[in-house]
Amino acid sequence: MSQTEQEQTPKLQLQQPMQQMTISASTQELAELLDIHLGALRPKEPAWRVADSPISGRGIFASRDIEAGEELFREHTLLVGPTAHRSTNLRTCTLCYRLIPGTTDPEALCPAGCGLPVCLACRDSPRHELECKLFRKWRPLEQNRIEPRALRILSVVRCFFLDEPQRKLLYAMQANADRYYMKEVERAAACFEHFPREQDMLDFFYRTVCAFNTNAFESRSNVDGHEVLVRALYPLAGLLNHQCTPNAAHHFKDGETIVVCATERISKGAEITMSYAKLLWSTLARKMFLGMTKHFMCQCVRCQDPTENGTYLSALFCREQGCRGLVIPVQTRTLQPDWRCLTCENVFPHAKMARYQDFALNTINNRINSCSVQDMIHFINELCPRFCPPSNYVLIEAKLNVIWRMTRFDRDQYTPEEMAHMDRYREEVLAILHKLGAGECTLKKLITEEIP
Ligand SMILES: C[S@@+](CC[C@H](N)C(=O)[O-])C[C@H]1O[C@@H](n2cnc3c(N)ncnc32)[C@H](O)[C@@H]1O
Repeated sequence: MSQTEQEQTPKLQLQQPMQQMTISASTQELAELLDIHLGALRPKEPAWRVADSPISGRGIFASRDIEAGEELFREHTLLVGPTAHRSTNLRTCTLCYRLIPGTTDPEALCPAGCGLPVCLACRDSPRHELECKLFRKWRPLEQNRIEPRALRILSVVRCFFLDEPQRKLLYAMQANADRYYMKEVERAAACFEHFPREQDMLDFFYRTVCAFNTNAFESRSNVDGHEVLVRALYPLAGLLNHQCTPNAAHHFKDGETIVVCATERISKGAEITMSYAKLLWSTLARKMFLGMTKHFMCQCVRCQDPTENGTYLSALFCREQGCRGLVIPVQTRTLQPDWRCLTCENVFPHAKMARYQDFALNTINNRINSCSVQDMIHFINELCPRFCPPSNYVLIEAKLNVIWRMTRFDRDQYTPEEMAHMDRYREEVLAILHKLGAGECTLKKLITEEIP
């Protein structure tokens, strides 16, 4: 956001800037609301039940033994809307997510003046009529350009159109409070002449933004060849607590359905968990992400093993003269651990190692964003080994990037040697997933192309 935008964003007052918002339903009531929400998708005899969790708050538990790969549930969204990231194409219909024909924003915007992009087929739908009426009442300031800040609040505004049990369900979801989340409401407010400013309305918006930030999934899907990114609340899937090596994983069937499957055998009574972070991130990267976005410090078994099951995803090279040993963090419960070389046993302060890690991350990410697949393979094989151990998570991410690009686009253009490199990267990633005990996880399915 530019400085002028910041200056223009009005400060809205918060009534309750607390740590965690009050949850208005007991665990039993939550379970009943979830049954209503699942409707026809609720299995006759679910393999799971909702109960209080020793990890945190409420969770989902196996009500019988579950086999690896078994589908646990599928669920439609409670609330969904465009992420409106600037990197996405905003000329996407807010209802069907199809790309709207034309090349300019005015061609995509609803002619009634609500400021929402909507396709010809959805313009007269009852759903758009409701949203259109509300947005027009608030008077969008921008008439000729799609305003991402107004578009992003749409998923939150849709909470107005929930029925009573759905609203109760929304209020039964955990919502971590964070003053920063109010910014989203403030930014949206700056886009309208008459954005509501009554306290109860602002609190309602704020709570919903908090519920989104605590529970929402970002789902990328393909609608008629057009890549769409939405953020969506799935109240049942949102109840899954986090473990860094979880026993369940999710994928999306379309922009509005999530499917959750067991990645390993789960015994009756065990808690079903998923990972909120990327499986192949190092412990420190996961800890930072979970702390910043979900407000907790994970204490799972993987987080307590500095070698991460012998995968050495965090490892960097020792910079001591004559030593090229692997250096890994010593302590596991802090974001600023000491690091020790496994060969010369020298100990290094975190600040120094963090600089090395940042250097590797920036160097490799710059290449990912600017290089052809061929150059990337050369970079990974010839240059990276000079400054980054092959097990480091950033290098593993680079190998995954090559796998995605080579399997998704124009396979025919690659030589047998390039294909052999890709196969080797794939084997490396599969070996790491195996060491981590990740089972039949989504990443494994994706790189072995079980999910097209
Ligand atoms: C999507 S919710 C999970 C469901 C939540 N337990 C509930 O009762 O609604 C995410 C929140 O659950 C808590 N949580 C999930 N996994 C956790 C873990 N491994 N350790 C500590 N807290 C966790 C954190 O407060 C996090 O912000």
